[in-house]
Amino acid sequence: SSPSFSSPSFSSPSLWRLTDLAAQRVRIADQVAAAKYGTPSPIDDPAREQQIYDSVAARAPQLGLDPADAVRFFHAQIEANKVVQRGLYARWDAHPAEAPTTRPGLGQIRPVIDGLNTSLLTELAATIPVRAARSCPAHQLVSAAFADVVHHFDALHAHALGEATSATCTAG
Ligand SMILES: C=C(O[C@@H]1C=C(C(=O)O)C=C[C@H]1O)C(=O)O
Repeated sequence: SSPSFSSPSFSSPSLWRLTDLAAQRVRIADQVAAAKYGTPSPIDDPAREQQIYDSVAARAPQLGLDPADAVRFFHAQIEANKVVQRGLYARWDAHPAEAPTTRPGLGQIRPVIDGLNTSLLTELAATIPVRAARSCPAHQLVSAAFADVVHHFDALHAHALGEATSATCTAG
């Protein structure tokens, strides 16, 4: 189960939910990698990615979001997910004993990702002002560092979360 805090006083309250959701999305890449490893399913699925971008762009205006801004954010989420998948493949190739012994179905995982995408989109809309603020990069760094601790992230997942949150701030 995934830890979740609504408003830690020692992190930026307004970017915390968004960052925690991005961390949950980074974390689920472990299951995606386990579903694909040793199968013909490639890490990159451009058709599935395009579906996500189209859905995000279509839903953005009614949330008051610029479609291009929303798509840019989701591009970072998807690249981060693939960073984890590639990192785990390399780890499992080098250390087969660490490879997963059960293979979850992608069909069970993708609906969870869809749910995270919807929550991320909602939170993206809720954070428009803070994401445009000059203080955003500092707040985002603090929130991501906190999420690394909360989620017990190793270097691979922390790096991926850094990539996922690199598109949060819209100023500058
Ligand atoms: C997560 C998956 O792997 C990749 C990453 C995706 C994502 O982060 O949403 C989507 C498609 C794939 O390129 C998947 O295939 O579902």
